[in-house]
Amino acid sequence: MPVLCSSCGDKRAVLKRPKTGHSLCKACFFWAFEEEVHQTIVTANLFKHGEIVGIAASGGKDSTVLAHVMKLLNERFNYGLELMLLSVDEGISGYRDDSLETVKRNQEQYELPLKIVSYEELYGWTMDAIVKQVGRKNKLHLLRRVQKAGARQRSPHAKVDKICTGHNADDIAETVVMNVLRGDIARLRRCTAISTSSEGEGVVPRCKPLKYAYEKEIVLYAYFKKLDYFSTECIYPQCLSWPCEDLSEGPGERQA
Ligand SMILES: Nc1ncnc2c1ncn2[C@@H]1O[C@H](COP(=O)(O)OP(=O)(O)OP(=O)(O)O)[C@@H](O)[C@H]1O
Repeated sequence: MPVLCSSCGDKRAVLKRPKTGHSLCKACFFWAFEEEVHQTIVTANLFKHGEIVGIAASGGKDSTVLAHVMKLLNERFNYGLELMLLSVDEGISGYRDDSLETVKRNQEQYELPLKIVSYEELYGWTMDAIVKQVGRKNKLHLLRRVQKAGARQRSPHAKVDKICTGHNADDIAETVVMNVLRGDIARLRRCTAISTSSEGEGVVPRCKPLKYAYEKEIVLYAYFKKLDYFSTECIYPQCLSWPCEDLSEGPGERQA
């Protein structure tokens, strides 16, 4: 006997929601997922009508789902936002060049403007060149510095009021655990914030509309919506994860 959707009681359930355990059909899962992101946005007052919002787009599942859902909610609930995709090309051949091809396709699929800024253009260094110069052993410290500079400086180039990233509940849980292990109390508090608190000069505020979305549900959403995303692991995995916390203040560098 097929299991019926516990929400509509009408259609056949296609999944058991990792977050609630409910068996849902596709349409009810889409609705529940989108509604929860909408509630996150409204409750935390993430955006104001008329703002230009850059969606940090890596081509991966999280930011692809974010772009899809932001576009959909902006239209459904009339947020009045001007959305655009923002990508950073760190200069990693065989990885970022391929993922940026996905972002370019997303740009057409979602009919959103796309701005790509490159490390080479910003700092005169590609990630490949840094690794070549300092070697894999010493790269983490230097790369963190470049990323930190990037987190501060990438925004003015795109002239947006806000940037949203695809960080999800799992990313935040992971960062909490890392900060507990490091005993970094200040960062522990900041890393769970949905928006960056300190807004220094020239620093565009960032926020995380998928803060309460489970990674498993993001994957299910992308799968059932047949979204076009890039899923290969980066060749510099420890270095490239975008920090999920506010880097604009606080204690020193992360240690590798
Ligand atoms: N090169 C990039 N250009 C623009 N935004 C990026 C880039 N890399 C990461 N981001 C942003 O930072 C978020 C976290 O990235 P990270 O690589 O740490 O996690 P992820 O789980 O692999 O994300 P995704 O599935 O979107 O690639 C992404 O969801 C995206 O919004």
